[in-house]
Amino acid sequence: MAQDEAGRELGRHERYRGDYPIVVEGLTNAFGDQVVHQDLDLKVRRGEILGVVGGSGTGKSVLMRSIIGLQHPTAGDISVFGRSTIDSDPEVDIGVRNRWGVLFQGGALFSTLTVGENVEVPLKQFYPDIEPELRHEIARYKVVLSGLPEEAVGKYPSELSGGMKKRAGLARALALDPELLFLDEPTAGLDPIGAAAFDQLTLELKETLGLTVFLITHDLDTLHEICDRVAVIADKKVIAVDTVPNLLDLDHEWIQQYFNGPRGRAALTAQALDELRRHMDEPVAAHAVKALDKPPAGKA
Ligand SMILES: Nc1ncnc2c1ncn2[C@@H]1O[C@H](COP(=O)(O)OP(=O)(O)OP(=O)(O)O)[C@@H](O)[C@H]1O
Repeated sequence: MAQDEAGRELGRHERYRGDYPIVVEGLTNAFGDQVVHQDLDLKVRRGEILGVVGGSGTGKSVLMRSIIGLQHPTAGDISVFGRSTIDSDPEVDIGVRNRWGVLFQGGALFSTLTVGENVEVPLKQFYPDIEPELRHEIARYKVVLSGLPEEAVGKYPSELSGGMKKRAGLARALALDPELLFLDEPTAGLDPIGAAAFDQLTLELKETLGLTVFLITHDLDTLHEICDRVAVIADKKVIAVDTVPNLLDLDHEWIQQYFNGPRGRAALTAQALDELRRHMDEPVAAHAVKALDKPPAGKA
């Protein structure tokens, strides 16, 4: 069972009220001689979207897998909803695991099951006594909540576009009404319009369902648009956790290259333009949008 900060066990329908639903302390992960994390610390605040960034192979997915218990760390401790997930009893763990949902890279849907059946998998696992009719109804609701048309319930993953597959994976992640949502590169492989739509969906779900979101991404637009804070993994640790504007002030080579490189600056300009467009009734904003929207001299 999950626990509140005083160590009291939470009832099945009671929400976690502590400040930090995820606390990682002194985490070390090694594969043979390869040390991926060394003494890594991270605290995720309740109700935030935390972006997790870092170069390829810095261990973002390994960190997520460690938190959800799929990767046994070499050392350190991880608490989710106030309860250590390291070496805990799988039976007792159910009270923690049914409070999170995970969207893996690529969706990880079962190809032989329809979208609706995929969403029903965790429902069957955690609530085996639910009547099939009610289970179908819950699955249908989650599919629609994830922005898919109702007809998608009966489709197989192979019949869906990349964006629809992500939404179907999200519907499954939401099956158990989680308080915590893990997203591993949700916008990878989507076109910019599909990616922006998925970002907005994530933000709406966070706000309406009161979710805490752990979001691994390389997508600078996602970081600027929807993340409350961003954790940067480098040198086997979380070297900074802060808002994007505050990270921009840090004098760290990778952070500067990432956020202040050409793609980082383009994402920043796009966000500034969006912000200005919300104030078009003010002449100074309208003027700035007009000037910034113009292509640079010499370019068509
Ligand atoms: N089960 C495993 N056995 C051996 N090595 C592993 C295992 N899982 C991950 N690794 C290694 O750990 C390192 C970190 O992998 P991880 O997938 O977490 O990186 P990442 O930051 O998510 O990268 P990317 O941005 O490319 O997805 C990689 O070098 C990977 O090869």
